[in-house]
Amino acid sequence: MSVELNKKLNDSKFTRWMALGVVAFTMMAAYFVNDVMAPLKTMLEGQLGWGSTDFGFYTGAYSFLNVFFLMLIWGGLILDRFGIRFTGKLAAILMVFGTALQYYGITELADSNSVYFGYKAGVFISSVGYSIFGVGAEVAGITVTKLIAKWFKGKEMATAMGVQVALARIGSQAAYTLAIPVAKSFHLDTPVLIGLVLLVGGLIAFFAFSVLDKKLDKQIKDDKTSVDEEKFSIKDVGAILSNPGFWLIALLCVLFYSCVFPFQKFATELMVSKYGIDADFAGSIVGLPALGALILTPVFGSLVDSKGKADNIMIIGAAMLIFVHLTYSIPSINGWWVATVLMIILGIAFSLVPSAMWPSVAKIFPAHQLGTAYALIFFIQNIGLWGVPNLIGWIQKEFCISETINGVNQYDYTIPMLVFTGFATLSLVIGLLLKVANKKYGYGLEKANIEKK
Ligand SMILES: C[C@H](NC(=O)[C@@H](N)CCCCN)C(=O)O
Repeated sequence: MSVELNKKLNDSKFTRWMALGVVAFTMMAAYFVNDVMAPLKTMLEGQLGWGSTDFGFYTGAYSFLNVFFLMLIWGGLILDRFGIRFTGKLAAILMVFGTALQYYGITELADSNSVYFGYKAGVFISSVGYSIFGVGAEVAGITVTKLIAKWFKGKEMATAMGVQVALARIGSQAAYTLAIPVAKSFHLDTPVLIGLVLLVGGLIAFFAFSVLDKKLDKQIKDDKTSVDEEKFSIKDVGAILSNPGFWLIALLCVLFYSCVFPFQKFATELMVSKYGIDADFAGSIVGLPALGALILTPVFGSLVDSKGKADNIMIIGAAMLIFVHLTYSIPSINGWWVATVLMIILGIAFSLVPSAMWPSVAKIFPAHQLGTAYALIFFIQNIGLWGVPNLIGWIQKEFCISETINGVNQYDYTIPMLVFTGFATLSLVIGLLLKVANKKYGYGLEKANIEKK
């Protein structure tokens, strides 16, 4: 009887998964907007005169405010201080505002001749918008990760994180698949407009989730058996930073993701220029990892929940990435099917590492430090998401222009792919060190998540 009385919203399987579905929609819209401009790189160069450095600057802008104005750190502190609902709403509003500004940059300012800080007005304002969007998207990301840790504690936590990431990847896949055909059928800016509409839907979805979350908080408060969660204090930042597990996860995260997200942003062009894949179809190939992750991330997540072995899974994922990027770098291997198979392998790696890495953070840190821990890890990851596209854009401009057709540069991707291979190799080394640290400090990364009844 008392068990029934203490039943909370998240004890019902249906309700906790429904709550996850609602916030997952917000993240799906965020991932759509995040990736929707990437397949348009060549069209942006042809129609708006955006060169590779402009594109690299714009792509890196996603992380600019997060890195240089420490927005992610503030976001994490706000999350641990003011909670999931406030932070999530704030993040969703920032995403809508940033995307609206980005849209303005590629519509109203498309033909402007003004130059700000050495960049065309359209490039600069779109980048400012994308930067604001990036703050919202990253803060939404840590908020959702923390809310899953809260709603799924002692339950299917890694599966839930996997499902959320998988659903978000539908947004990425849709962006990569639809951007070029939609831009060709309508207008170059239409894909961004679609993203803006989706984000407004995502904002409404987060408000709906907040109603459920408020109810859950009340139940937790009323439940005499639930243990009061320790409040976050600024001293926790020191505790997080002095934990070797934090640095290893953060380094693995920045290195691994630096060879996935920034690579994908340039990959549509790689598919067309090196592998001769039709431009209308190239985005769908680049979206394959997202599609694969849709199925595989929850599968690997439930494996981590039931069997553990997160440490080994991260190592295998990193090793696969070395193979993929090294093969992409070899000039004589240029069959379209090789490019496709490699993208599928990248998709498997891209499912293995996140499904093991994100739940591992929840094992290393207590609940009240989680928001800040995720924020600090995302912060370090964002240094890569800012620096790597800028680096690749610069390398392309300086060393990789192979020819110019109708004023549009063609790029050779050998050096950029070797750079990505280097990052992947370092991520493997860090994965191995994490395994050693796991043994030494007893994080329990090899253990299953689901509590045995
Ligand atoms: C959960 C994880 N998210 C991130 O790493 C974000 N910091 C960056 C998201 C960028 C999306 N293109 C993930 O997506 O695996």
